[in-house]
Amino acid sequence: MSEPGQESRCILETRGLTKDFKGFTAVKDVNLKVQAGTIHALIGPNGAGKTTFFNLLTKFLKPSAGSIVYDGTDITRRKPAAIAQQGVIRSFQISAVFPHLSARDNVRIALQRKLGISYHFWRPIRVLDQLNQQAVALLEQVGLRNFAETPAVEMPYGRKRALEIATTIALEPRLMLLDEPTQGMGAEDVGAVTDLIGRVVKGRTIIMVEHNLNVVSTLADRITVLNRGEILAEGPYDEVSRNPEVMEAYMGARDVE
Ligand SMILES: Nc1ncnc2c1ncn2[C@@H]1O[C@H](COP(=O)(O)OP(=O)(O)OP(=O)(O)O)[C@@H](O)[C@H]1O
Repeated sequence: MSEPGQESRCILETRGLTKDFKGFTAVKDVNLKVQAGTIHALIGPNGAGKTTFFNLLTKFLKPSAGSIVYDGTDITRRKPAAIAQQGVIRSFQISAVFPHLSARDNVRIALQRKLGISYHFWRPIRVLDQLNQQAVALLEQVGLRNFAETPAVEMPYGRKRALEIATTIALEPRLMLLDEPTQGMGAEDVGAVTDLIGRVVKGRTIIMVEHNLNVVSTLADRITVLNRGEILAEGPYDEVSRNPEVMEAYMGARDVE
């Protein structure tokens, strides 16, 4: 959550963002502003357009109309790799974790990627030592100190998610896009991952798609509700959750928790 007195600066803005799929409009004229240092959640019933909107932000999809402005620059026509280089990092669903490498090696690779030294294997050993120390410190931050040597594939599901958070943070994102961080989890993992996100992302800017409304109410500073590709409501959780139009849109939606 944002700290009191933190600057209120728009880091990401979409203007009239629209995506048509062969005549079907999945995202329609979306004007969204995300303030730096806040957690902004995107919610909405099935098929509301949340994933499509996310894919537009990360450039997996090209918009049919509209623009995306990141940190004052129009990035609408930039390639996904260029966006990542500017610090827009997506986590979850498209996992950045290598299953057969240990947790520590996974984090180390992310740190190396950040430093841009992936191919500089001739670097002195002390650089690698330094990376190892940083990797262990990051693992500690996400509660995985005891899993440092465990291959990702052998880790329980909730721990794997924690590792994904560590590899994302290793890239020092300026804007983190979290794609359903608690999807497929049991209640105890949901609580742990929610706590973890709240702790480690403090002060960072997050846009999060999340179905679990408890998670959203705990973490998000601001919520945008999408319905049929359009913004239906926006505001803090208490306000949005009492909005009759939002309640109506959610009625009968089977996956609302
Ligand atoms: N590649 C595509 N071609 C055609 N239609 C698509 C495509 N991708 C998404 N859609 C449609 O666009 C609409 C929005 O889908 P999207 O996956 O963005 O919604 P969502 O809010 O993420 O839904 P969910 O909560 O179920 O994941 C849906 O009706 C979907 O069928």
